Amino acid sequence: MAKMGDMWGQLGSVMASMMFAYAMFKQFFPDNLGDILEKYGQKLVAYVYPYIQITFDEYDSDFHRRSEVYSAIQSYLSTKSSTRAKRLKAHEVKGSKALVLGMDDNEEVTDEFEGIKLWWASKKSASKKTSFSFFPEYDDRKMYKLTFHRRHRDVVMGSYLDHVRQEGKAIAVKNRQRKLYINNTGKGTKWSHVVFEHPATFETLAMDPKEKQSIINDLLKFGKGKDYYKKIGKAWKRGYLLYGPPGTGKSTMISAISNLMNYDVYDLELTAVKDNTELRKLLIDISGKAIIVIEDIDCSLDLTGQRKNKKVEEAKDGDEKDQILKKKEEEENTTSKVTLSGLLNFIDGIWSACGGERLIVFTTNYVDKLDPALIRRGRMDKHIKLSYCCYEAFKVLARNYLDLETHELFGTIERLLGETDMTPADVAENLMPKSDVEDAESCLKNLIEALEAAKEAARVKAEEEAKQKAEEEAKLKAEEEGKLKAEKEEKEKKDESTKEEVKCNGTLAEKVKENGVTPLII
Ligand SMILES: Nc1ncnc2c1ncn2[C@@H]1O[C@H](COP(=O)(O)OP(=O)(O)OP(=O)(O)O)[C@@H](O)[C@H]1O
Ligand SMILES: [Mg+2]
Repeated sequence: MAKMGDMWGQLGSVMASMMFAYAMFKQFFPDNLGDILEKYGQKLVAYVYPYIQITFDEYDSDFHRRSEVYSAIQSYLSTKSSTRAKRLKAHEVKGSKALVLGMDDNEEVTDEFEGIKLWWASKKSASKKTSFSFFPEYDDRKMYKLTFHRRHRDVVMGSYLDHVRQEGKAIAVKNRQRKLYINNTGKGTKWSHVVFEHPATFETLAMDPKEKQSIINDLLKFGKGKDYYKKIGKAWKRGYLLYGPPGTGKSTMISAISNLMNYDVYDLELTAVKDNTELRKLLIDISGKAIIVIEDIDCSLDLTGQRKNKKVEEAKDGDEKDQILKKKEEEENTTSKVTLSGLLNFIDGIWSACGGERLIVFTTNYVDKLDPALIRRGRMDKHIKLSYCCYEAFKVLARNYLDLETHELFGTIERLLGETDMTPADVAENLMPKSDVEDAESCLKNLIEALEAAKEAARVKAEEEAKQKAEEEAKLKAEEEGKLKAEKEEKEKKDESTKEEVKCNGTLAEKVKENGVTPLII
């Protein structure tokens, strides 16, 4: 094909020379000979050369930046060339975790799409520098050339080029280094980032296997859901609420999601966001293929504003009111003014649809504390409870930490896990060998000891609680009885004094009868 291309290139040069000669000596030829030559020349070339060529330059000369299409083709061809091209070139691409292999200059690879054959060639031409320029395209022009038969024009224009672009982008995303973004107070509305390399995966995550698989399926379906979300008219995003006691794997699951989906993580610290406007600005800066995380959502958002106002209204005394208002003002100057409605807009508002393919994850230890509006389905689509370590979860940890699939002590551990609550974090800690001499069995024994201690501690705590409850009940009963007794005594006293009064009134009446005078009562 390369040779064939050269041959046709030479024919083109001959045609161009003929046109040039004609331009020079045009006064010696009939007037319309130029048009005739051009018309028939093109027809001849088209007749004998049935191929179409498209060139993709490395730099967009209009925008003076690397062309996105060129980068996508480079990634697309990296997979083809590494298996098909003979001369390869390795180069480092910014943000990519590995070296990218591409075909060397003037190398060619063949591609097939829907049964048609296409040829890609990488070209480099050093053009003469006529003026000073910062942009490399003027000195060293690199490009990809795509050649295909003209009868495939519709397929190439209709779907092949789009396929190359999409595939290329997907390959680049797969190879890129993922990042963890954080927003900090000093930076105002800006995100700063570090490379994200957390080893947690769903494989190492200890939880009920059925539930784990259902989460994986849900995520994979979401990742492939672009057309589906478009069809149902919903922004391509999904909310996950992870809740459960500390150390049950909420943060670990976020890393596992990022590793599964190849998404960047945006760890949003709400308390560092000044107000709703700043929150919106941060949202706009979030790219697609991202997980937006708000950890401990119950602590992040200060929804106590209404309560504070209530306190002000309730305060009777003027000084007290002033003090509360002053404290409130001080707090407002230092803390975030993001409101619940601001946050709801962040998740659901019109701006939240910009970018697409985003997961929003909230974590909390206290799901009951959250405003129902914040976590209703449709907003937080999937609620995942991460709980104490069950036997299935333990087996995952034993495999991860001790390379054990089974052991005679597993039975005891299963029984103990059924009887007492221990977080996966604590189980994991006990399974971790503390020295080089500690083997798997002694780690399991450590866990059994810890489980028995936890069971005993839970029993003592339950006993203490029961004792305390009984004491409180007895106290309440005694108070109740005391109250009843006091009431009874009060009543008896009252009855006594009524009797006295009646007696006294009777004596007076007798006296009036006797003397015929009305006594003076003081
Ligand atoms: N389900 C789990 N599977 C595997 N490891 C776990 C799991 N849960 C906890 N761990 C281990 O315990 C450590 C702490 O877990 P993690 O930070 O994920 O807990 P958390 O639920 O986010 O806690 P918190 O509510 O305090 O933020 C992790 O580094 C991990 O090693
Ligand atoms: Mg956590």
